[in-house]
Amino acid sequence: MLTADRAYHNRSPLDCMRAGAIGAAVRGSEGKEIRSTVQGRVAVVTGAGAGLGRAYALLLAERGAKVVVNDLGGARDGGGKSSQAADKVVQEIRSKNGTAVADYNSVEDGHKIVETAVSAFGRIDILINNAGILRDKSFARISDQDWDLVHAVHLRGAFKTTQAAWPHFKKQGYGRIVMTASNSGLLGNFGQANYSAAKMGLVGLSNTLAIEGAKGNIHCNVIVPTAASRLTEDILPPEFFAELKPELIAPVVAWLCHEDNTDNGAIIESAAGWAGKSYIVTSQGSVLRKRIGDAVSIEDVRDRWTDVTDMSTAKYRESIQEASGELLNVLEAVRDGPKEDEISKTFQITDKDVILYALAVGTPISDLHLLYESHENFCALPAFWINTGLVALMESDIIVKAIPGEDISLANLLHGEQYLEIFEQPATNGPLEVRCKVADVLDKGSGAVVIVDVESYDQNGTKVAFSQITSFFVGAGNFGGRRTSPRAINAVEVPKRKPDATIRQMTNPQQAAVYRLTGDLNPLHIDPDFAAIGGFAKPPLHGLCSLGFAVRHVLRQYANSDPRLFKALKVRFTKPVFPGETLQTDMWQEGSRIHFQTKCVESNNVVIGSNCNLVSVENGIS
Ligand SMILES: CCCCCCC[C@@H](O)CC(=O)SCCNC(=O)CCNC(=O)[C@H](O)C(C)(C)COP(=O)(O)OP(=O)(O)OC[C@H]1O[C@@H](n2cnc3c(N)ncnc32)[C@H](O)[C@@H]1OP(=O)(O)O
Repeated sequence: MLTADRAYHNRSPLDCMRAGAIGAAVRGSEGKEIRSTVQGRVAVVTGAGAGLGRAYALLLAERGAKVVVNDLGGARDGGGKSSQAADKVVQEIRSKNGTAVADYNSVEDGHKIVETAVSAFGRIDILINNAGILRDKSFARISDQDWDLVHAVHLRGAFKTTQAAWPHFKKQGYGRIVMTASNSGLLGNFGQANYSAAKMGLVGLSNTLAIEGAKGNIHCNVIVPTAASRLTEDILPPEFFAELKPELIAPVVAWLCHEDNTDNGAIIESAAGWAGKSYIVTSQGSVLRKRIGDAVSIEDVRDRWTDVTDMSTAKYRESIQEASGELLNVLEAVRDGPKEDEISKTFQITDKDVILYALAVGTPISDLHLLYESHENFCALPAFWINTGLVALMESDIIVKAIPGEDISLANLLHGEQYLEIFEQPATNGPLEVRCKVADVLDKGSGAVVIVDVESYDQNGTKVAFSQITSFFVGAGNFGGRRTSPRAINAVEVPKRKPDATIRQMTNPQQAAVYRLTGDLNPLHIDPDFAAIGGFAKPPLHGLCSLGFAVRHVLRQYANSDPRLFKALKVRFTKPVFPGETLQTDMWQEGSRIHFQTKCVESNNVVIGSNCNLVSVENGIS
């Protein structure tokens, strides 16, 4: 059975189209009304004479809050003063039977604003720091005054009001603060250097207040609004401007002020009836030196710059302690010195990778659970989980370094053997860390064999899979090394009797061209000249591609094509397969172990010799 929308349960089609973005269209009346939203709470809204502040004040009052409508009544650039703006909003609130008082103080005199709340209503519960001015000028033209004034209102103003409200919040064990930042701060904006800096300052202020207030039930969050307001009217195009109603943002801010909202230290962006969360992420980065005593040269930085700036596995750190902890791990690693035979890499697995792999190993459309991310049984084919380790190895030089002697050509690198064991089904979406370590190097005469153990960990640090990748370097043997290894996991012979079952499937001539898109970009499989250096008349198919076909055949025959019944396998790639050739998988069942052997029909060569363990579970192996 298919679920209509597995991954994006309860979200609108538009949300689903935003796949991956953290956010949601804000739905007006769909949800049950929150009865106690802010009833009886005392809220101070600065800059509430117009625009966003006014919308916040009106909504909070409508939901039963007692509101201090603060507005200095100044112009957009901070000049002038008037009581009219605040008075008008207070009248509006009162005309709807709401409770409000006006306050005309500058936010720089924050204590006076808070005093207004306390003397009118006896307390303060909510503080929305919304007041702001603009003094836009390109950086070269910004005067000290332009800088100081913008900072005084936005950053110092928020500091002063919050400083005055803080003791009240602490005493009563409750407080909700909203800081107003801007995409000008998060992303920068031409002509707004002063404003951008102040807005980012508010993010920093909120981050720390969230930490310091947490124990006392004081939450501080940031709203990043894009609204039609005095500040934006001549900046945004008119048709866009019309859709940026402050009323569409007010509920988001009201929810941030609500006692049921547990967010603290969040940055919430909102505009045009949409809201989303922003945060700062950091790349996995790269250690720039080998040992603890080493200096770091500019060349070290240059050589590792790709890894330093690779954001594909970037992550959010919850706290400064987490960031420091990671630093300690780095120091630990550097102290232990380099491990020339070890690497680790984190991949960001997506449903798309899983589906592409399934397609690249000939999965028919009838196996929808391998091809459709919204299928209730959607999962990856077992051999998919080998791919990450193989790609990590292909990108590193640990295998080449492990072989004695120079002149190792990658054209002579063949996938020799493969072991895989899955402990827990890894998630099809999310980070997967692979840790690869050279286990042994063998001298097979005609070639050198490098055995690499690969452990895969999910985002919780759980070891979900183990694989052993054995590569065969043709012509790199005879270096006087050992021939066998206690570390090698060996395949067993298939039974002598006739196979219990057989499945045939033709690969197509583009098979390698498609398969390489799953990650193994080895030119051996696509470039005839490169393949010729390795002694091939044409590019051979990836070993893992043939294996993907074979494992699917076994699952189809014995496990209703359910990869979750798979436990482990060991194979040897005995002969190459070429795209377009037909694979025939012969299978023998012995309890929950299925032996299989795959032949190339055209050449009659055994191309994969192996055994495969399937876990026997209820309704499992037939
Ligand atoms: C960096 C990431 C790592 C992984 C990278 C993979 C990247 C991919 O892009 C590459 C690929 O997918 S290549 C395609 C898939 N692989 C193949 O087609 C290889 C097929 N196998 C062969 O051609 C031969 O077995 C051949 C050529 C391998 C060996 O044949 P011979 O030289 O004739 O060897 P033989 O005389 O039969 O045996 C000599 C000793 O070697 C052992 N041996 C044989 N085949 C082996 C194999 N496939 N793997 C491991 N060991 C193997 C034999 O057992 C023998 O040793 P001993 O005498 O000790 O038993």
